[in-house]
Amino acid sequence: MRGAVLTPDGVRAIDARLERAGLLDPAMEVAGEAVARAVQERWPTGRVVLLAGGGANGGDALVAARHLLAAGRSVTVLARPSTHPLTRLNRRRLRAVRGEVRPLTPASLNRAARGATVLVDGLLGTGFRPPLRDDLARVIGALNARDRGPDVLAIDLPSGLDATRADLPGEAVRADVTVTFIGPKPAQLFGDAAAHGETLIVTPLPVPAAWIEDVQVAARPDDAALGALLPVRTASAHKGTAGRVWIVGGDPGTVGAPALAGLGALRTGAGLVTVHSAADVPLVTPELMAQRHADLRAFLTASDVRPDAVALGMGLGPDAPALAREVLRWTVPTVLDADALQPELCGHGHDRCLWTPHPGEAARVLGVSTLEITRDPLAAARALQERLGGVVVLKGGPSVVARSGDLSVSTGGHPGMASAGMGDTLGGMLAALLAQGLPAWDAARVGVRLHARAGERAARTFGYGLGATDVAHEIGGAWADLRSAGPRP
Ligand SMILES: NC(=O)C1=CN([C@@H]2O[C@H](COP(=O)(O)OP(=O)(O)OC[C@H]3O[C@@H](n4cnc5c(N)ncnc54)[C@H](OP(=O)(O)O)[C@@H]3O)[C@@H](O)[C@H]2O)[C@@H](O)CC1
Ligand SMILES: Nc1ncnc2c1ncn2[C@@H]1O[C@H](COP(=O)(O)OP(=O)(O)O)[C@@H](O)[C@H]1O
Repeated sequence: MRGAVLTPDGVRAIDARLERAGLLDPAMEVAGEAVARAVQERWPTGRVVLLAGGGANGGDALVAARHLLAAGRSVTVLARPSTHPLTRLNRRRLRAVRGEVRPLTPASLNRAARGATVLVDGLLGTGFRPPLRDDLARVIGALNARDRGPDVLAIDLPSGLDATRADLPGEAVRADVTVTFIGPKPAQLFGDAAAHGETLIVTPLPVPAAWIEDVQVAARPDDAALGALLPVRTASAHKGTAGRVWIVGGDPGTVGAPALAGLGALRTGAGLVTVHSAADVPLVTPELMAQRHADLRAFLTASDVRPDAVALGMGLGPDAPALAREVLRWTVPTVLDADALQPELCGHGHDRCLWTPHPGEAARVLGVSTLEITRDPLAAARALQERLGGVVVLKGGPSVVARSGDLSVSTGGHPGMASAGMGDTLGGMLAALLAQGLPAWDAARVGVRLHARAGERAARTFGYGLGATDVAHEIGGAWADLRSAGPRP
């Protein structure tokens, strides 16, 4: 997947500029042609049924039908009435090449679908506003009711999804493939909505890049751009210059968490990693240094040694906010995770803080339900950053990175990563990148992708039984993957 993340408002703003430039018609032509191409590539034989709604999404379907007819394909077009001028124009163009257009009803859909190879859903795109009207809900219900019917290709967005939301507003088309334009919409990245379109093809339209940058809600940097951010170690480096990381975490019962963070930091290139804990941390990784403190807070208060970066909160227990306040006074680059993600720390951070909540922790910080976080992760990440300052990573599949006025989405990873300790490892990795001199924004974006890439690699061996240590052992390979995607340092 490539491209910026767009909302319907962004699409409308681009459409308005295209319209003023007289370029909306060519853009619809490119969009429809891309749909026809996707049909030809994936379903090269058999009859194609195209469903056209009244808006521009329907216009794209009519253009696609014309291109498929020209390629010699057998097509059936079922359409709803339209007042959209370009859609009406493309209906006339289709008729001019002998393309027949019949009215769309649940009954006509059922008849047409019999024996067809693929159904193209051009009913509703980014112009849809829930709730879905009953007449269309019946059509979408009929489309979804097929047990062993034709595959479904959705144009831009499966009909019935609200492009801005990760949850389902009601009945929505379940698509096998979606051809979306310019960039994915939030509904195609997150939650149940994203699961409604299995394969996503992002198709560029002839639109100036600056127009897209003006309206994108979030960026999605590719591996080449992220790989270029990775730190480079000089030949004369020694462990004291490669980044000294402190992990402050662990309480009786949760001592694995800081050990995993330490492993993540080591594998991400930190030269010296020390775990400071109130409990005995198992030295599963002998390269780690572990210091147990009878009074951890007194140690942190009295210490005049400063590491290059700190990761604090993993399994740390109820004292985490008080301990975090001590460390935040040092103003060294600090990752705040797990037990340190508390509302009482709002206002105590600084610009070099990197906060890493999962949706449950995010809900706790913002005082809302987890559902409110997962329904709109982009808005949630923005709200968390405003509350906490610095840089926020809202973790998930995908994760969102936020700094003041800026959002970045990191896709990839593997569902097997939904297992305990995965976030602890990430926290250590981020601290290692901070300790090697990366600004928090860069450390977050490249660190999250590195972690996801390591998860993808580990999944090849371990599938869904992924453990956090399996992922940590793939960090080196993931590093090489990202590095080779970008320009040579
Ligand atoms: N720049 C780009 O990316 C480009 C994008 N392009 C394409 O444009 C698409 C956006 O087109 P759009 O703005 O015309 O809206 P669209 O999705 O067709 O929906 C409007 C239709 O939905 C209907 N409708 C609405 N709410 C409803 C409800 N609750 N329940 C039922 N019906 C409801 C509404 O009906 P009405 O209310 O008018 O009766 C109207 O018929 C975009 O997704 C992409 O495919 C390309 O062509 C070119 C460049
Ligand atoms: N389905 C998924 N796809 C991709 N990444 C995932 C998925 N589920 C979890 N992850 C990643 O795994 C990590 C889980 O973090 P977290 O919930 O804090 O784990 P823990 O608290 O057990 O350490 C996050 O970085 C998240 O992005």
